[in-house]
Amino acid sequence: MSNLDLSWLSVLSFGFAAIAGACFVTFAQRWSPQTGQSFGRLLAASIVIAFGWWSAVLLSQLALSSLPPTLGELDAALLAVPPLVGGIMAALLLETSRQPLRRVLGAAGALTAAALLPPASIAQVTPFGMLWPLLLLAAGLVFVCLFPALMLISPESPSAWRNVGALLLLAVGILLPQIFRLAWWPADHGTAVVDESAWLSRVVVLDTGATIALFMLIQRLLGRDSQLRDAASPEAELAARLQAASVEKDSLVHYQERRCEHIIQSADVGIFEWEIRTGTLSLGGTWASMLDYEDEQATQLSRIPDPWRQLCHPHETALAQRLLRQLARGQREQALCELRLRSARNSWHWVMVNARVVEHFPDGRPQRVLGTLVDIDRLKRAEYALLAERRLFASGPVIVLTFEAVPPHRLRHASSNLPDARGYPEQHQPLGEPLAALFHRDDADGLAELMVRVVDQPGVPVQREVRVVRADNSWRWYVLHVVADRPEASALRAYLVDINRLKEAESNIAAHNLTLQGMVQKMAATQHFMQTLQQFTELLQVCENEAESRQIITQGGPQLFPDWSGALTVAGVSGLMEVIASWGEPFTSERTEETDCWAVRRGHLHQSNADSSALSPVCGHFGAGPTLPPGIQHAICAPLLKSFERPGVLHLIAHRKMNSDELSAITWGAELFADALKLSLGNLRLRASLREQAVHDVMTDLFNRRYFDEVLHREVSRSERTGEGLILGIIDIDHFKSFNDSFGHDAGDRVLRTVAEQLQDFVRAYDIACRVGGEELAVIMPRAHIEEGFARLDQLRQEIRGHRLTHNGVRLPAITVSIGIAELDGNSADSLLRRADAALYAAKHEGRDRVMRWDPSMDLAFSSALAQGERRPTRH
Ligand SMILES: Nc1nc2c(ncn2[C@@H]2O[C@H](COP(=O)(O)OP(=O)(O)OP(=O)(O)O)[C@@H](O)[C@H]2O)c(=O)[nH]1
Repeated sequence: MSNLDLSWLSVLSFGFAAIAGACFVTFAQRWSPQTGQSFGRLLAASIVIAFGWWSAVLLSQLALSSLPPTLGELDAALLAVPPLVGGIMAALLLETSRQPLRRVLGAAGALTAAALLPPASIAQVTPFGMLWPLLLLAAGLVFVCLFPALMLISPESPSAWRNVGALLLLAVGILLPQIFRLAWWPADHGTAVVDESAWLSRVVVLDTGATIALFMLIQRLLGRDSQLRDAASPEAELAARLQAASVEKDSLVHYQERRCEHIIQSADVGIFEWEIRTGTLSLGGTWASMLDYEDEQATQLSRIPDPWRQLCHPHETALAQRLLRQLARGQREQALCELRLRSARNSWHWVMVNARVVEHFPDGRPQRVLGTLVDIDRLKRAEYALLAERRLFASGPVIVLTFEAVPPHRLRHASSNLPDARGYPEQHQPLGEPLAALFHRDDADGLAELMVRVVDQPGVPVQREVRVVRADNSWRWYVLHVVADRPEASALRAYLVDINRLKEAESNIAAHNLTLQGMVQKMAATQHFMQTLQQFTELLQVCENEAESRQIITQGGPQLFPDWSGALTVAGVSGLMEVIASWGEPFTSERTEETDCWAVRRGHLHQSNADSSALSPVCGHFGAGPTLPPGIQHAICAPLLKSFERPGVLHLIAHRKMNSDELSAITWGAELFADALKLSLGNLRLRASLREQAVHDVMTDLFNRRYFDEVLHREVSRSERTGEGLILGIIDIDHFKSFNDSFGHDAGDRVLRTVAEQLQDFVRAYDIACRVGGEELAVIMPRAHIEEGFARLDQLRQEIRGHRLTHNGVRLPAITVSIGIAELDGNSADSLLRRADAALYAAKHEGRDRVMRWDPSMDLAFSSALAQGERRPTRH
C-alpha cells in the first residue's frame, strides 16, 4: 500500500466519518426532535465523531507507512498530545457550556485540534512507532465513543431508549463495514506490506474498509449504490482491470519469489533481510540446514534480538557488528566478509557473508539490507590445510625445486624455504638461475652426469650429497634427490633434504675417533716407552760400575727418545758438570758450570724453545746467547738431584718443531728417565762406597787386612801363573807406643796416617798398600824383584825418617820404620808372609830403622820369638 493510497483513504475516511456523524445526528434529530436543541452542539458532535474516526484511521495508516522518522518518539508523542487534549477540551466545552460564545469557541477549538493533529501524527512516526500510533488510535477510538458517552451523561440527553438506539446505530455503523469488507473488499489488500504486523494491517484495512463500507451504505440509503455495483460501468471496468493487473502482478511476484527461492535453495545459499529501522532480522534460504539446525531451532534463532552475537565466532563478532553498523549508518553500501557461525552441533562453520543495502529512505539513509550466506566451510578448511602444508614446507628441512631438464637446468620453482636455507631474504628466490649456482663449486661439477642419469631413468630418483652455498659463502650439507616424473619431461623435480646436523655429527664422530686413535697411539707409545724404560732401568740397576751404566745410557737414550739427542752430565770432583754419557748430536760442552743449568738452579725440569720467552730462558750450557743454538727447536733439562749426592742433569734437544702433546710426552718421559738414572747412579755410587768401605782401612785409607789376604793370594796365584816376580814388604813403625804414650793417641794416629800417606805415594799403580795391623803396614809389589823392592822400600824408609811432624805445636821425634821384605819363590802366600815377618823381626832385632831381606837363617830366630811371645801373630 503506497503513501498515496493512504492519503486518499485518509481523506475519504475523514469525509465519510464527517458525513456519517452528520447522518447520525440528522437521523437522531429526526427520530427524536428533543435531542437536537442546539445546532452548534450537533455540529460539534459530528466533528468530534469525524475527527476521532479519521485520526484513528490516519494514524494506523501512518504507522504502517515507510515514512522516515523526523523527530524522537517522545517529541512526537508530545506533539500529538496538544491537539488531542485540545479536541477533548473543545468537546467537553461544547457539552458543558450553554453559552453560544463558548460553544463557538469549543467548535473552533475542535476544528483547530483537527487541523493540528495530522502533522503531529505524521511527526510521531518513528522506527519504534508501533506503540504510539496504537495509543493515538486508542485516543481516536475514545473520541468515537465520546459522543455516546456525552449523550448518556448529558442532562439534555434523550431517553435511555434513544441512547441505546444511538449506540446500536453506531455499532451497526462499525460492524456493517466489516461484514461488507469480508464479502467484497480485496482480501489481500494491505496484508503484504509487513507480515509481522499483519494484524495491524487488518485493522487498517478494517478501518479503511469500514469507512468505505459506511460510505457505500450511505450511498445506498441515498439511492446511489447502483453506481458502485455496476460492473459494466467504466469505473467497474477500470476496477476489474486493476484487479486483473493486480492479480497478474501478484502472480509475477509470486513467480519471482518462487524462482528466487529455487535459486537460493539450489545454490545452497542462506539469506537474511535486515530492517534497519526496526532492527528486525529475517533469516531464510538454506542457512538453517547449512548449520544443521532443525526448523524449530531455526525459528527460535530468527526471533532472538541479536542473532549475530549468538551465532558468530567470538573472533569475528566485532567484525560482523562493525560492518553492520557501517551499513546501517550509510558508511558503506556493501559488506563482504568471512566468518564462522555456530552450528547445531556446537562446531564452527565458515560462511561468506555478502550484505548490501537494497532500500533507502527518501532522504537517502539505508532502510533495508539484504544479505547472503554462502557455505565456504570446506573451502576454508582446504585453504587452512593448504596453508598448513605450505607452512610445513616453509619451515621444514625439505626444499622443493623444479628446474628445466636441459642444461643449464634453470630453476622454475622453489619452495619458500629456499631463501632462508641460503641465508637470503624471503623474497630472494633464484628463479631462472642455473641449478649449479646453488651449490658448492666442487659439487656442481658432477651435476651434469647426475642429470643424464635422471633423464635416462624416468621415475627413478637419483641422489647425491651436495653443499648449498649461503650468502656468507659458508655452506650447509643437503641430500639432493632428483627425479624425472615421465620420459622426456621438460622439467625435473628435486628435493633438498638438510643433513647438515648429520654431517656435523659424522664430523664430530670422526674427530672423536681421531682423538681416540691418538689416545690409543699415545697409550701404546707410553706403554712402549715404559717397557723400554723398565728394561733399561733393570740394566742400570745391575751395572757394576759407572762405565757400564754410561754404556747402557748411551745405547738406551736413542731408543727412549728417538727424535732427540741427549747427554747426561754429573758434577765432577772439580765441581764442574761433566758429560758422562751422550747420544746423537753433541750439543753441550764437556764441562760446564752447575749454575749454567736452570734445571739445577730451580730443582725441577726446565724447558726452553727456539722461540723461548723470558719465562723459559735458555740454559748457559747451550752458549752465551739468549736463544738456543741454530737448528735446535726444543731443549729439556731434567735434574737428578734427590738422593744423588752430586748434581746431575739429563739434557735432551730436538731439531724438529714439536707440538704441545709431543713435548708434554717427552718431558714426562725425561722426568721418568732422570729418576731411573738418579736411582741407578745413586746405587752405583752407594755400592762403590760400600765396597770401598769393606776393603779399606778407615784411618789410613789403605786396603785393610781382609783385602790384603785376598789380594796376596790372588797375586801369588797370578805370579805363579804368569811367572812374574812378587815382593812383599812389611813395614812397622818403630817405638810407636812411645808416640802414644808421650804425645797422646791422636799424635799416634797422626803418625800412622802420615806413614800411610807416604806409603800410598810411594807405591806404583799396580802395587797394593795395606794396613795389616795396629802400626804395621804392608806393600805387595807384583812384577818386582827383590833387589828392586829392597831399594825402593829403603828409599821409603829414608823418606819417612826425613819427614818431621808437629802435633799441637809440639815437634815430634823423627819417625823411623823397620821393614822386612821377602820374595815369592814358589812358596805359598802364607809362607811369603811368614818370611817377610821374619825379615821384619830381624830388622827390629838388628836395631830398627832398616830394611832386612829374608834369608833362611831368620826363620829359627823368628820361630823362637813367636814361641816365646816376643812377636805377636798379627796376621794369623
Ligand atoms: N795411636 C795408636 N796406637 C796404636 C794403634 N794401634 C796400635 N797402637 C799402639 O802401638 C803400640 C805398639 O807397641 P809395640 O807393639 O810394643 O811396639 P813399639 O812400641 O812400636 O816398639 P817396637 O815395635 O818394638 O819398636 C801399642 O801400644 C799399641 O797400643 C793405633 O791405631 N793408634
